[in-house]
Amino acid sequence: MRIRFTKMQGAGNDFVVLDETAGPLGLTPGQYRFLADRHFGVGADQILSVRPSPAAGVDFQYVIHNADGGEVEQCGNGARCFMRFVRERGLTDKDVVRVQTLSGVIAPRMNGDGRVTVDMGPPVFEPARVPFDTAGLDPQPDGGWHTWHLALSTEADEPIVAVAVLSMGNPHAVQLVDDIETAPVAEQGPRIEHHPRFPQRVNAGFLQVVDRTHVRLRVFERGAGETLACGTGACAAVVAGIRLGQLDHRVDVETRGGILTIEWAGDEADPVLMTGPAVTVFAGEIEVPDEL
Ligand SMILES: N[C@H](CCC[C@H](N)C(=O)O)C(=O)O
Repeated sequence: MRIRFTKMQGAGNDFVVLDETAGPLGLTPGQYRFLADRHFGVGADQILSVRPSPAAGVDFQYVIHNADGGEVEQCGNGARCFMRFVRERGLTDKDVVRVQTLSGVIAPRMNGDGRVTVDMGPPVFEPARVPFDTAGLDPQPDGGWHTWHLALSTEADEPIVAVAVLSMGNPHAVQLVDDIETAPVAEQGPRIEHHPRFPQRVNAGFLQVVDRTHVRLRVFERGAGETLACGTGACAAVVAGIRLGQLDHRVDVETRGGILTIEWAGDEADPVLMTGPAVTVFAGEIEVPDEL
């Protein structure tokens, strides 16, 4: 099957974007993995599908697959690229669109300076909705909220990591570190991602607080590994930092791929707003093997 695609990136988190407004391509998980493959395919952290509105009051549907081929609920950097994509292809002339995702409706807005602001909706803290299995585990008070102490294995000398756990539509476990450059992302990331207390796996964030309005962040993403930036991860990290009493309500998040600005007023029902870049890199065509 020969398909057209657009390669995009948001703070270095990169995507293959597919225009499926004329109908779904019907790709398999293996074909998504092929498109994401950096040697045999196009190469991307996620594959984003743009589909027609599923309901009144919503402009588009947004379907997200990780590089491992699995469909997921939400992608923040992808949402900004989604907005640039539908504007550049003339699929809409609106400055704000409402987009249905697996985890609900989000509202990206194209700003005059070319950056995109996305209303990502409110965070979710209830463990069962993350989902996070807290059986036999007690929350550990921390700065007016709490963290959970996760044993990374049954070995006695294995580290216990204190994580803040929440969902931005997708699951996140955020730990505070002194310096992201020396944080054990490669070593602990996969173990946290696959920890048995996260039945849907989890995105593992490593957050360094520089001051109350500036943080540095690395994320080992579920289904993709460490990425240069994670939009929902930045949202989750700032919300966690605010709840732990360490951050103000508007924070610049320095990622390896660029700066994201996150705002959250602080009540559970308040939406999280994420602002950042969205760049079209190139468009192309590729022959996708049928048998994958
Ligand atoms: N790896 C994530 C999906 C992509 C999120 C990230 N690329 C973002 O910008 O939010 C997950 O499995 O939940």
